[in-house]
Amino acid sequence: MYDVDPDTGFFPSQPLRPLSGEFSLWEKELVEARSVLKLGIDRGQEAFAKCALGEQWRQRLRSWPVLDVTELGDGIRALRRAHYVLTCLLHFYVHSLPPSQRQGQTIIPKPLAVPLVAVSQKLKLPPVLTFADIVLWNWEFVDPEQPLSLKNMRYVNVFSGTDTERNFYLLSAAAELKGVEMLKIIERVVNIPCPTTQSAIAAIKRDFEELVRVIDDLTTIIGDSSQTVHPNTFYWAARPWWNGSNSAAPWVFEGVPPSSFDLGGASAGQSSVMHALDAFLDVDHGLKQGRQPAPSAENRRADKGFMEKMRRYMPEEHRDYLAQVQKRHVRDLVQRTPALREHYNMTVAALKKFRDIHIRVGTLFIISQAKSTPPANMGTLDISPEEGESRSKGTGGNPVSTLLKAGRDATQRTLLKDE
Ligand code: HEM
Repeated sequence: MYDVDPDTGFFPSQPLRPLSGEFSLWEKELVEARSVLKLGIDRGQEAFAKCALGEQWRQRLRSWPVLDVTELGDGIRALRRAHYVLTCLLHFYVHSLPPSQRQGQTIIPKPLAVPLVAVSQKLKLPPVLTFADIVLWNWEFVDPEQPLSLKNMRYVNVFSGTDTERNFYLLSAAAELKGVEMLKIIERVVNIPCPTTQSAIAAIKRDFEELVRVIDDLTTIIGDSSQTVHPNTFYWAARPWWNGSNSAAPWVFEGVPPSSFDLGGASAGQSSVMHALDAFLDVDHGLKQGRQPAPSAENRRADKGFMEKMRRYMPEEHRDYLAQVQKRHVRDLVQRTPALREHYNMTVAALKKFRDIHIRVGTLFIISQAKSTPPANMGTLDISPEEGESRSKGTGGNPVSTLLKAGRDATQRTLLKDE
């Protein structure tokens, strides 16, 4: 019902199969895109050498037939595969365009725009690359006979072709797989019968202790990120591919009635694992609860709707899962059961520590890199001042540190105080 697998969590238990028949055109062109397209702002030698092939690829795409997605049927796996393939094609198309072809607006050609919007509407997802596309649906087994694990998965679509991008997906996958243990704990706690009996309290305490260990592991995963993900390559060569529409050259979907789509782009902020923790512990990112200490002026300036917005980029079933966890009101239960308070607070403190480390990672990978020189093999980048400005911001244009600190402080405010 919520599409959460007991062994693979928010990952599908099997990779999504490539589309066949007339839709294999999209699959074939996606494979081709990986070998001929470079970022449009890239002025390095390799980009220069591929320039003509890239232009031919984009011209071909403009002349594709507009395929009718009703032929895909209503099966969720085929629709998700279509979303994955089409959003990868979309980001390849948009971000490989030379800046001179993106002035004022960015036209998404009809053969891409029409089926992508139709598939997205069926899935209730935005027509843009999401975390689900790049992390949950973008892998294949190394050995299909073995179960899903970090060692037994291979990421397929790597826009920049760099190990840094591949390793970022693996890092996110490590957090998702850790999430499987977390989901089991959450299920046990929210479904425990008569939670205020002595034996139930003892069981919930054990579960909180286990959850602290899981969150600490998530903290280690993210804290070690710079061992495999190179900050400079991440910032200049990988991250630009995930960007959504921006105000300097907003996306216009040709052949689609105008609509206000969510077009923020992909972010690990769309990982349902972290949102499940927030929902379970009842972190109030929206500042709706009047908790103490009162939010700082900087907290108030942050986008209070950010986390809510990120949910719109998740598969519908995962959104529904989060909503039902939230309705179990575990924080209220702890408030009524003082014996659980210390263990609950330990868990909140572990999540706050995760966000402290995440701020450090965001600073190293985004804020510091915004002032850095791009990798030498990309030459002198062709970036307008407006674009340069938006590149040092988070998904959706928020200043990264304000946003991440607001999340950390909202977590701190979740701690239950002595009455
Ligand atoms: C190199 C590694 C990472 C970097 C540089 C990074 C950076 C960022 C940035 C800049 C944001 C602000 C919003 C945005 O721009 O999308 C963000 C938000 C977020 N990221 Fe990460 N991130 C990384 C890895 C991860 C991983 C592995 C996870 C999941 C475990 C994660 C979970 C989140 C969440 C949940 C948010 C929303 C804000 C919050 O909860 O505090 N990030 N991240």
